[in-house]
Amino acid sequence: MARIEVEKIVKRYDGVDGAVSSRPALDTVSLDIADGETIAVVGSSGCGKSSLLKIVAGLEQPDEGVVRFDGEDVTAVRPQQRGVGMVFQDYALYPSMKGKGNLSYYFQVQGRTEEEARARAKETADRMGIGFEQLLDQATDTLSGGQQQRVAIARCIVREPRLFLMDEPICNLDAKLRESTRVEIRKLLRKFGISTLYVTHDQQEAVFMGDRIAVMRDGRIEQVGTFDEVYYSPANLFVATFIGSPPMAVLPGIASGGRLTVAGGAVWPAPVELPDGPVRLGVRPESWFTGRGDGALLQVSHIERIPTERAAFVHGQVEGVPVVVAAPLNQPDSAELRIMPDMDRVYVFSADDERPLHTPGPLDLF
Ligand SMILES: Nc1ncnc2c1ncn2[C@@H]1O[C@H](COP(=O)(O)OP(=O)(O)OP(=O)(O)O)[C@@H](O)[C@H]1O
Repeated sequence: MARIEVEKIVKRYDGVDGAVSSRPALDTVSLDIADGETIAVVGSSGCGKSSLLKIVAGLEQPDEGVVRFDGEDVTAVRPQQRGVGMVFQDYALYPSMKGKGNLSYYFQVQGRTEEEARARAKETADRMGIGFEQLLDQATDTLSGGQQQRVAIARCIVREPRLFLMDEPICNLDAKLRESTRVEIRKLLRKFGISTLYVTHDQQEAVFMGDRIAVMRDGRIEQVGTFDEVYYSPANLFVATFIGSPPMAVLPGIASGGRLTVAGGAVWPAPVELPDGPVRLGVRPESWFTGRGDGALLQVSHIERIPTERAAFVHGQVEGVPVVVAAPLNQPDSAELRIMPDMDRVYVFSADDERPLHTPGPLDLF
């Protein structure tokens, strides 16, 4: 286990013609992982998640910046010497070997006795929990994707890594298996308490896996925080719309004299004192009231009913802006709906630079 510090990392790759790309893949990225903490790194394709992971692993060298493990500068240390366990989307197990062989191979390569290798594999299997030992007697190419991923994790754990690096470990699994495997991985991470960097493009997975979430865009980290921090106090409009599913609606508006006039002409009280001028009003699906006379007019496109949640999402547009409204499961079908935000739960952003002018802060659930 270790505390990991990534400080002001810059990484540029050579372009197709050999010229160094003008836009760095990582642009002054800093991140701290506390001992035993899981940080989920999330962002769209190409934002630099894998590059960050590879630099922490030592598989890529940064152009600038430092990586430290427990205060020690490891930037120039080779990957094999960093004590890092890596789990990727393609399981990279040795296919002809049984699970057991995959666990003990490392010790054999290191010239340890067969007895020790067997003992360490057994100990890890016990720690992995019920049913795991049976998997080890099967050839890995006969295991399901989820089972192979568990063996891949065990293969890392057996080496007692200081840090886990996971790059989209479950994205190749079908939806049902993804759900159960992510629960399993999360349990294992909590149980072993190994510091982990977990990369995913799926914000719901990031929220589920991470003690904290690092939201990336175009080679930069936009915000690092707990779910409550990134959801209720986002650093900017990008983070606000990236985290949350379905996403927040963003309506252009004008603040004036303590009131907000939004697209379609609805006038609502401003949630706080705002400078007069154009703003953007952010409203999450759960923060709309329906059927209010002073509301904006939602042109409904379709209703998505989710029986397990006893809820529905009404999808539509207000003056061309996509809006999703959480409603009861028995929400009647209609072509239009009057909607009004709970003004205590809205977000207001600067119209110029995405900065938050007001965020609602965490919900008081209890
Ligand atoms: N070896 C490389 N050579 C040149 N460019 C690269 C190389 N690896 C990554 N890049 C570029 O660097 C940027 C960041 O890539 P990276 O793979 O880190 O992003 P990512 O967020 O992990 O994307 P994805 O989710 O699609 O895997 C991209 O523009 C990518 O094309």
